Amino acid sequence: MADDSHERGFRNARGRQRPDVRRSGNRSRSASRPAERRREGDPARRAAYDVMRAVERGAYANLELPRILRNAGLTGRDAAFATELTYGAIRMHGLYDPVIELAAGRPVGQIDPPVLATARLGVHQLLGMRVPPHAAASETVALARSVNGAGAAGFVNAVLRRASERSREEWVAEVTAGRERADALAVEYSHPVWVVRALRSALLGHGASDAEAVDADLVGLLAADNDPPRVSLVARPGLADVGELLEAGAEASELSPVGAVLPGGDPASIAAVRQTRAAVQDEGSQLLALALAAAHVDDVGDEGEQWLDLCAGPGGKSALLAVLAQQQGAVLFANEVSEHRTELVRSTLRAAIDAGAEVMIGTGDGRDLGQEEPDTYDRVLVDAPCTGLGALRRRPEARWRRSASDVSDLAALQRELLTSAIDATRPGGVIGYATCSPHLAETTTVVADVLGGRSDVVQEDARPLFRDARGAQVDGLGDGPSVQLWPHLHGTDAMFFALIRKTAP
Ligand SMILES: C[S@@+](CC[C@H](N)C(=O)[O-])C[C@H]1O[C@@H](n2cnc3c(N)ncnc32)[C@H](O)[C@@H]1O
Repeated sequence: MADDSHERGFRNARGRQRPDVRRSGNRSRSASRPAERRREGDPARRAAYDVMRAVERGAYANLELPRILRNAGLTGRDAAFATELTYGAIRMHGLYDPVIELAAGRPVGQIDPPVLATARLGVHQLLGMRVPPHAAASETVALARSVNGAGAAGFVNAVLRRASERSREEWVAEVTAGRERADALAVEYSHPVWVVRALRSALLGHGASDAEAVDADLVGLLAADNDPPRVSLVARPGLADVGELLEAGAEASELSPVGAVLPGGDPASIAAVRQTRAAVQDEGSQLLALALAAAHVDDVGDEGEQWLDLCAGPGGKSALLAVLAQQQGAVLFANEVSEHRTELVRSTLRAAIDAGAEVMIGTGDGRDLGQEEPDTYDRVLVDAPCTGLGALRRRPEARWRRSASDVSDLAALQRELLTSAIDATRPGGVIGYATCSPHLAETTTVVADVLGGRSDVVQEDARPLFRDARGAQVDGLGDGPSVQLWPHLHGTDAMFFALIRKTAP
C-alpha cells in the first residue's frame, strides 16, 4: 500500500489515529493498481516535490501547495502529510544539507537541484517526521525514479540508507561538531547564521534576555520559528464577537481580548470568517491595533478623530482599526502603495464598510503623505515594510530569501515612512511604528534616528497599552518604552511597536 508509510508516520507524529478519510477522497489513486502506483510514486510525496521545485523557482509554498494539492486531488491526511513534508523539508534544509553532504560524500552544490530536492524530502521523513525508515527510503526512491531518473534513484537510495543509520540527535552532534556557537545553532535550527546573530542581538537589545540567559532564550526562539503557528482568529468588534468563534469550535485567546484560537479545521468553514466579520490574524497584530486605538490623544475637535494607516495592505490591521474607529466616532484613511494590495485592503474591509465604518482607501506612496497632508491625523499607524524576521514560522522559505543587505535597504524606507507619518500627525496626536521583525536596525534604531533629528516628538511607554484578554498588562514586553512580542514567549509573531507623540512644533 503506497501510503501506509505516511499514514503511520503521521499518526505516530501526532500520537493519535486520524479518521479514515481516504474512502471519500482521491478516487483516482485508489483505483490505480499497486504496480502502477509504485512506478508513479506516491502522490503526496510527488506533490511535495513539485512544490519544492516551484519554490526554488521563486514561488511561495503557502500559495503553491494548495494549488498542487487541489490538482492532485489530495485531501484529508494525504494533504496533511504532503504539507508537513513540504514545509519541513524547505524549512529545515539548513540542517539536512550537511547530513546529505556527509551521506553523499560531496557538497550539495555538486548535486543536481532536482535530485537534492528529493533527497531533502527523504531526509525530512527520516529525521523530522518519524516515518518508518524503510517506507521513507522506498517511497522516496520510487519518487526519485519517476522524477529524477533511474541513476539518480540509486544515488538517493544510497544517501537515505546512510542517513537512516543515525538518529536526528546523532546527526546534529556530527554536523555541528567544531562549529562556533552561532554557526552550530544555525545548522541545528536551520536558520541563516546572520539571522541567528541578529536574533541574539534583538533578544538582548529589547530586554527580553540578559547575558546569562541569552543562549537558552535564543534556542527557544529558534525552535519556535520551526513550529508552525497556531491558527489565531480575530472577531472584529461590532461585526462579530468572540463567543461566535467559540461556538464554531475555536478556543478563547488568553492574549487578545478580541481573539480566539482554532485548534483544527479550516477557518473558512466559519461563517464570520467568510463574511470578513472575523479573520485569521496573529494575536500580536490584534494587540498592536488595539494599543494604537487605546492611546490617549489630546484635544480632539468636535468632528472626531482622523486615523491613518500609512502602509495598509493587505488590510488586516486596517480592518480592526476601521471598526475601532467606528466605535470611537473616527474616520480611517487606509493607504497602500501597491494597487494590487489596495484591492486586497478593499476586500478585507468589506464587512466593516458595509456595517457603516467610515473608511477611505487609497493608493499612494506613504512617503509623500506627510507633505501632502501635514498636521492632519490624530492616530497614525506605520506598519512598515520589513524583513519579516519575526514571522519566519509562517513561511518556510522566508528565512532563505532574505539577506543581511535587505536590512539596510529597508531601513532607509522605514525612516522615510516614519518621518512622513510624523509630519502627517497633528500636534497632540500619536504615531504607532510597527514591524514584524525584532531586528534592532529595523526597530529601535529607526525610531531613535528619526526622533533624534526632530524636536516635535517624544516616545511614550507603549507597554501599558498592551492588555490581555483579562485586561491585565501583557507580561514580558521588554524594558520599554517600546514593546517587543516574541513567538517563544507570547506565541505571536515577533512584532515591534513604538508609540510616538507629536508635540507642539
Ligand atoms: C507589513 S505590510 C503591512 C501589513 C498590514 N498593515 C496588515 O496588517 O495587513 C507593509 C505594506 O507596506 C506597503 N508599502 C511598501 N512601501 C510603501 C510606501 N512607500 N508607501 C505605502 N505603503 C508601502 C507594502 O506594499 C505592504 O503592503
